[in-house]
Amino acid sequence: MTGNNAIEVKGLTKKFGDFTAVDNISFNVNEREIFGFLGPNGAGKSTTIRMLCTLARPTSGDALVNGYDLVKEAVKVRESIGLVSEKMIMYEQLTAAENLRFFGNLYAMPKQKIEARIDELLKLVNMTEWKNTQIKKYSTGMRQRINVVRALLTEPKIIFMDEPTLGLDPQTTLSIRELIRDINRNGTTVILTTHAMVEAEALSNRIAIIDHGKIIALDTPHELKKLVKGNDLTMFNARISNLTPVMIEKIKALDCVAAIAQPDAYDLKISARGSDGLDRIIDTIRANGGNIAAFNTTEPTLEDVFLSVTGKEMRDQANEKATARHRHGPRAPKARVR
Ligand SMILES: Nc1ncnc2c1ncn2[C@@H]1O[C@H](COP(=O)(O)OP(=O)(O)OP(=O)(O)O)[C@@H](O)[C@H]1O
Repeated sequence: MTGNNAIEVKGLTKKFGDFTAVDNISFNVNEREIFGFLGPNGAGKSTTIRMLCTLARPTSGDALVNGYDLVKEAVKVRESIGLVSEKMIMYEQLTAAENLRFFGNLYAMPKQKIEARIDELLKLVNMTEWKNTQIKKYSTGMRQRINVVRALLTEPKIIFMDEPTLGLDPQTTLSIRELIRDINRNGTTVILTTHAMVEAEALSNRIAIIDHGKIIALDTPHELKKLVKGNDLTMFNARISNLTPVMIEKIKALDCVAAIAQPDAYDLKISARGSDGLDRIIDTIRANGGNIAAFNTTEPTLEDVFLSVTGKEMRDQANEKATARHRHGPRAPKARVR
């Protein structure tokens, strides 16, 4: 390995007993890029990030982070990175400044540096006037912004973010995404895990799609989508005002149909092979009494890419997970052992 990249990973593997959570993955992250890890629940994203942050020891494989060996120079790795984990680490009774000061002291930063950095970071997230307000009085979005900038205190060259918008409302999600872009524009390399395809696509220069502990595709969003096109698949959106489960079954049964998803009550997303796919699908809908309100071809999404490379959908598993998190409150910490 050369050490010219922000991160270089070679054959990284993590086993828990007989179970392989991360399976011999290799990839590089360029300096100053936003690198997304996209995959369903349990794919191995968090375990990968935890290894790269030295929170979990690899079973085998090597990695250089900021040029430091993950295992032999773990302290140096730790000093050169920031981590925004799923767990919110903030003291409710303390103000933003007091929280940040506390962490600055933990990192043994010089006092003056801490104060300057607190002002800079609060400015970055437009929260200067909240500096001396207790965290317990903050909205969820404000807490998350402070949680994110906490990881930037030491001016790390790389910041890891594990599902940074999980459980946040849409408006807060957008503001955190904008913050991630700002952080990156300021020169920080960002490694991000998400199960939200829209998020991966909106933010990442490159995306590694991970499933069952393996990287199954890695490229820019644009190039990843070509994987679907290369498979002779055409994507259709169909809006059927009287859509029934029977119609869906009939369409699914067509041999030209590679995949079908129902994003809501009246809409279908269908990917089909061959030049007569469109005609056959329309004929089938009509033959089953369907009223077609709209029908158009679409560009493939990352969901389609996932479907194309794994043969299964990612969305259902991802939704299940988001719902479960909401039920148990946002950002519930996961029990983990090293
Ligand atoms: N400490 C652990 N002990 C045993 N198994 C674990 C441990 N940590 C993770 N796993 C298992 O490893 C697999 C990968 O988990 P990981 O958390 O990395 O996935 P993920 O892609 O981040 O998904 P999620 O967002 O749900 O955490 C899962 O099957 C998980 O149950």
